[in-house]
Amino acid sequence: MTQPLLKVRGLTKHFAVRQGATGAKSAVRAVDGLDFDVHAGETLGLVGESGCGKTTTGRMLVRLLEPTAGSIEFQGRDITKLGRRAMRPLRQDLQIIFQDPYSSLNPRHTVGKIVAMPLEVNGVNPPGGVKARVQELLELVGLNPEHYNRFPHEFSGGQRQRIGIARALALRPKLIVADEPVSALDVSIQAQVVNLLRELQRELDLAFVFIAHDLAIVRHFSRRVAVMYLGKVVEIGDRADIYERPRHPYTKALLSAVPDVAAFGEPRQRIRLTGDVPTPLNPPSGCRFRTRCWKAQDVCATEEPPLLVREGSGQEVACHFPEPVGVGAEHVSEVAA
Ligand SMILES: Nc1ncnc2c1ncn2[C@@H]1O[C@H](COP(=O)(O)OP(=O)(O)OP(=O)(O)O)[C@@H](O)[C@H]1O
Repeated sequence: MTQPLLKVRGLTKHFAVRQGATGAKSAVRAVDGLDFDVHAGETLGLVGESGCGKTTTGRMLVRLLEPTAGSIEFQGRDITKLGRRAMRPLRQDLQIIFQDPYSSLNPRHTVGKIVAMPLEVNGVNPPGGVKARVQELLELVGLNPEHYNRFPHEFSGGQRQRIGIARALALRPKLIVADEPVSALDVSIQAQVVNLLRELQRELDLAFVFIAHDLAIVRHFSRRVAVMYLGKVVEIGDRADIYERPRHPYTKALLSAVPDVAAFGEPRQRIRLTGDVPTPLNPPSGCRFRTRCWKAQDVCATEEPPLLVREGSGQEVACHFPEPVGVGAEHVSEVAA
């Protein structure tokens, strides 16, 4: 296997907060020790419920947030602690697309200025000039190149997200972190934007970390998938393993809630998780999912399960009692009942 483009080890982010009337210091353990690789040209999908740490992870990868611990290597170079100046050349290779195409574009700037901004900030002078490069980028993302003088409000939501994508592509990056890039868009537009990302990926050999809570969209776009729960990866592997042979009870529960992506078990039954997601201020001991897991036993409270490949399937799973391969969702819900 070639060297990964991105190598993440033990990545952690704790936010310091003050609580209650006394203002006692404590820490939100938003991301708590992630390990994963992304290879050139591939997509890793990051999925999980709201608050599990996806956005925090994405922002650390492009160094918009400082990690509390762990390391991020990009093309074999440790970039975890690079200062602003040292990061500058790397900004060309590492870009981010934000969720909200309304707030992420400056309403007072023309589209031309918005898309040209990364070129200007990084002092890049494209051979044919900035305007020609901007027009080329607009065309690449399916927008009219003659519209470079228009303002964001003159575009629809889907078109604005295309502007955000053109801006992210301006410096010919190798990796794009796409943080919920379509969830603010109409369902009818979502497929168009995802298809655009796929075409661009093929054309430009881009790698993506694709963050989404929508499992159907992640399946469509990602070769590999990591499932997060309360700041941890609970299962990671190839798309087919995750979607067709899920081993972690949490993955199974998530998939069972999306009938059209659950390829296992007939008839499909929804696994209803009881209880709320615990707070990352005080996560459960041992396995963090145990408070909502129908299989939990004493060991789950005392020992944190390592993320390991288990016999029978290719993905890594962090569970003391992984689901056997080939057991459908209906069996699981019987156990849960
Ligand atoms: N600046 C901050 N200070 C304190 N806590 C924070 C901060 N940013 C995020 N958090 C907390 O960290 C946890 C992870 O948040 P994050 O936004 O990364 O989750 P997410 O999976 O992206 O959720 P969503 O899909 O809702 O965006 C949440 O409990 C959140 O409240």
